[in-house]
Amino acid sequence: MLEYVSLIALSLPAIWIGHHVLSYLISLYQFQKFGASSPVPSITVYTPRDSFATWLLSPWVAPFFESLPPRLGHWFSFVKRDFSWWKKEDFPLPELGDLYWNVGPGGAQLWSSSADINAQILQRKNDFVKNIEDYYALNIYGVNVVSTEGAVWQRHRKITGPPFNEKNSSLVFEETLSQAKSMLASFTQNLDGSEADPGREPIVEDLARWTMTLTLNVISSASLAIKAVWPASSVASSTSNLVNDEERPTKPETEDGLPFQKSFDSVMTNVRILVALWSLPSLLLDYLPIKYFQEILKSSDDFLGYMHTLIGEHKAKIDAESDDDSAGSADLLSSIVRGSTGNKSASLSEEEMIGNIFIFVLAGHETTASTLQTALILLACEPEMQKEVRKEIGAIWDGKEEGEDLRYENYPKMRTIMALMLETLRLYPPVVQLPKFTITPQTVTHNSQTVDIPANSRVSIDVVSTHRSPKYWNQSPSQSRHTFAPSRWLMPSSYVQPPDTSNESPAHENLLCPKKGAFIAFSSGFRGCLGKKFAQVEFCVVVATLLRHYSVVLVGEKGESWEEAKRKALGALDDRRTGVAMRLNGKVKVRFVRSGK
Ligand code: HEM
Repeated sequence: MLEYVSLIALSLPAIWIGHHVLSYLISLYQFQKFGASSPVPSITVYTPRDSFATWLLSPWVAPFFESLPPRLGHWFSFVKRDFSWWKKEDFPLPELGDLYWNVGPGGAQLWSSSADINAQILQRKNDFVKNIEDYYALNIYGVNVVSTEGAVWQRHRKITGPPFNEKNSSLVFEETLSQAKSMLASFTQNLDGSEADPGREPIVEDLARWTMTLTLNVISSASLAIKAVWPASSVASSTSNLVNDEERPTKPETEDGLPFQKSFDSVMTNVRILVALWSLPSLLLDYLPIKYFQEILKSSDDFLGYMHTLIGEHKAKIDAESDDDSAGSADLLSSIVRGSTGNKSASLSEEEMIGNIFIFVLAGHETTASTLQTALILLACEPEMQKEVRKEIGAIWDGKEEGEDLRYENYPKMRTIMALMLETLRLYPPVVQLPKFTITPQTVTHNSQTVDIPANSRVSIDVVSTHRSPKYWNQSPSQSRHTFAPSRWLMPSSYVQPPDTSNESPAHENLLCPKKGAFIAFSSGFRGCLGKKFAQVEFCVVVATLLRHYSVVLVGEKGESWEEAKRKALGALDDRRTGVAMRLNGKVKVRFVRSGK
């Protein structure tokens, strides 16, 4: 009897392993065969599709595989995290072309860097959907416009889309102006608050931290009508001179909680930890022994409490609005609350409102901050380009009366700054992949051939390779696809938008309109970025404010030549990894130096 029991005990693991090995091999064979039968090329990979372990460990494991002979280890370059970024110079376009299958155990994944295919995928919203399971973690505070599909998404988009209007853009302009002025002051003042002598301005060691602070503060006021105070009067010491907690805005207040701004900052800074904690069973969370995690959870509870209070206040204000006030305040939450009064089945619940505000902040602040940081470093590396930007800013100010400040009406004049933003986004997109999914079998047409896509396939748009494709971006030898050339976007006044192209900033005249699907930093079509103009206005105001009287310059190590400092800065720009958005791993030190010094 005992012998039988031990035999069964020994054979169970063997059966389990055998079953998995067999399923792996069958699936690998099936999808390899599928890849070979498709009219587009394929690459075989050997890790299971959607493997979290591969995603997590690949940055460390990849060097081992990539050191093996090409036929043995090359495939790993196609599964490592942010792979298209790492091989952006010449891969995978020359090897596989602009449409190919990545096949392996667990499924097939179609990768596109063809503008035509991208445009087809982005227009056919019912055929190429979001795989909702991938977005579950974003529902911490409530389902939202990013994490939903179909009719639910339509309801969310109908209410969350209209608040991003001209009135909100004007509010973004004003709020950014105020934040950017404080930011500049902190970049150019001594510790005692006096203006630094020209050429002796403090070193900005951590530009990312400050651009993140700015975008978080702007989104706090433009989406919630809560004004945040700039936290440092001088970056000469980023810690000693922070505004203390009593001076920080605390409205709305709740008993014994963190001030709003602190809980808001904590939630956004620790969002990845929160997402991980949120997936644990709630019983475990209640008894989590580590104080650090408990504090993060506490600030999350406080944030939620404030949001409910805020929505209550907004509702009361809107109820009290007369018909004449119907335009009301321009912050996003006011518009969402206003859009949710009336027909219950077409409106958002309080939980969904909070879910959407959270997602606006999440989707909007790191993407914009990383773009600003990258553009400022690029300008520091390219003084001639900086001169062009400053010329434009000077021309805007030349047309102003004494005492007049920048106004939203000046935004269309910021054409060179917009070209700078679009070119930065082309070469350094914060979102490197647009993932879609097929629920039923689909087809796309590529080079006059029909490509069958089975149900349950992942279909991914490779933003990096599309933005560097020689088909769309080799305009001239000085504007080759890998060259940072904002001038490629500045077209003559005779320019007419060609058919089948997209206008990336209708507020600015005569900007290049790329072929549809060739520039997708903000995605496009039905699920295109809701905050595109929000981010564009914000970017322009920050650059116009920082560079009016100052130039941004690189700060090298002692004895280092400028060329060496530039080479290092460009190297640092290349070294990035996906957080919420793609961001730099390291730091580049800069300084804002008074003009002419
Ligand atoms: C430079 C800054 C930004 C970039 C590059 C960017 C990029 C993108 C991209 C690529 C998508 C599509 C993602 C996908 O389909 O997987 C997207 C969607 C979205 N973005 Fe942005 N974004 C930026 C700023 C913002 C801002 C400031 C906000 C809000 C204040 C925002 C809110 C959203 C929302 C709500 C969606 C989802 C739309 C939907 O699914 O219907 N974004 N963004």
